[in-house]
Amino acid sequence: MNFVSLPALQQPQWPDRDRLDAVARSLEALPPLVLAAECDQLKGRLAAVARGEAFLLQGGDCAETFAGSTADSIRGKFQTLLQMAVVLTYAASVPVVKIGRMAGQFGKPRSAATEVRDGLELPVYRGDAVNGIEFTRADRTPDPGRLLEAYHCASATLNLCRSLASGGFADLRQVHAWNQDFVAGSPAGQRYEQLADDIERAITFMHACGADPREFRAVEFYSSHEALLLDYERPLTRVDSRNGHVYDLSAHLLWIGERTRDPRGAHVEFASRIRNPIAVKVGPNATAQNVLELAEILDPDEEPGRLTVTTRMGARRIREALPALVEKVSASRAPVVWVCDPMHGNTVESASGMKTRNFDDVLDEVAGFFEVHRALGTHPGGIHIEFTGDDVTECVGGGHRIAESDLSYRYETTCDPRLNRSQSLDLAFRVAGLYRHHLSPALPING
Ligand SMILES: O=C[C@H](O)[C@H](O)COP(=O)(O)O
Ligand SMILES: C=C(OP(=O)(O)O)C(=O)O
Repeated sequence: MNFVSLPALQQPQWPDRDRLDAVARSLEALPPLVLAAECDQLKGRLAAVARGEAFLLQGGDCAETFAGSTADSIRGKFQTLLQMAVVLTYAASVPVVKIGRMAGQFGKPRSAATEVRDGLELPVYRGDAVNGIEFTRADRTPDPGRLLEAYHCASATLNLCRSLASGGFADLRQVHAWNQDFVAGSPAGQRYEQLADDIERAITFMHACGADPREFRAVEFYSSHEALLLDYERPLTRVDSRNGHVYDLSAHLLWIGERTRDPRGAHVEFASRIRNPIAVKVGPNATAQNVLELAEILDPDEEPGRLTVTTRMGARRIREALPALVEKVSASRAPVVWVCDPMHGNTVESASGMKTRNFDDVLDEVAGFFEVHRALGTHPGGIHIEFTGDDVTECVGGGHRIAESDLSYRYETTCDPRLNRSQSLDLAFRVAGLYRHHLSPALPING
């Protein structure tokens, strides 16, 4: 299906067009990864977020890798998302819509097209779906065959996530078990244990009152990634036999990045033609007019749950840059979901030249997001973060007070720094406090 005519930014320079065409045909022949009906269901859940009745938790890797598509790594991310969701649901008393940045996040937009080391210039790493991270000409040359490998890794990831979501692992009665490998040394893990005790008591109480324990057995989990590589997204775009509508069935939700959100570019054109829920990332230089124009193109029917605006302003800019957007877009009555990505506006370089993010900046941006929405009477709809279930040392600060000098200890990301599990849980507790305070300002933010 080829319905994109406008220029596309951030696309790889594939050296072999015939091979690319063959890969596209293979992808077209493969089964979809998700169902259109599931995308509609997610849209319904996001409509509840837009109405202020639920909260979105979206997160996962900055860049998934083929080598990292292992059971342990996938389970670790799923478990972290689950624990964060439980903290938010219980401590903030709000239904949480859970979306993984998983099962397709294999392509990355980059600031520069090439990288130079010791005088040698090679294409920049654009994610495992495009090229390899090793600094060799062979690895860095884009290979269309990687799109197929991305599909198979996404398929395996989603398969495991679906099993984890419904096969007993996510049963709320396992709330303690999710923490077992983690609790001892981590302040956030210990705090989580207390919360798990409370939940266990509440479940026992409800059971005693006659509630059906099967109610707690499964969770709804949705997948998402940036719809960046159009050579991957197009062949996975299908016509729904129920109604003839077009969906990109590579994931439930697709987002458009800050670098490719030009209303006259191919990514927005593509997203305007599919019926999935769509998110668009918006940085500190976006004007209300930019967002309104995107809303008009992407959600002309003002369908609740269709459009999420994910702001990533940076802690220092959010309080000045966000209010005008929220005010004007709300006045237009476009029913958008407002989400805060506190990662992408807070990337800094450490003294040793590594990309990092300070946990306090992440927290401060989320706090600013809540302050702005509180002042305007609008709903702070959710957070979008980059995390992993592993004990990496990529972001500084948090409960374990990771210092810049610790970064090299376990710095494993192939692109941007992620929160580790402890920092993610810590963030969930802080967000729950902010949410409670948002609803009842008499309650303390850190309670
Ligand atoms: O994840 C976001 C972008 O892909 C990333 O920040 C780009 O990084 P770069 O500026 O090193 O290219
Ligand atoms: C590239 C990303 O973000 P942004 O478009 O906001 O820079 C991302 O989320 O991976």
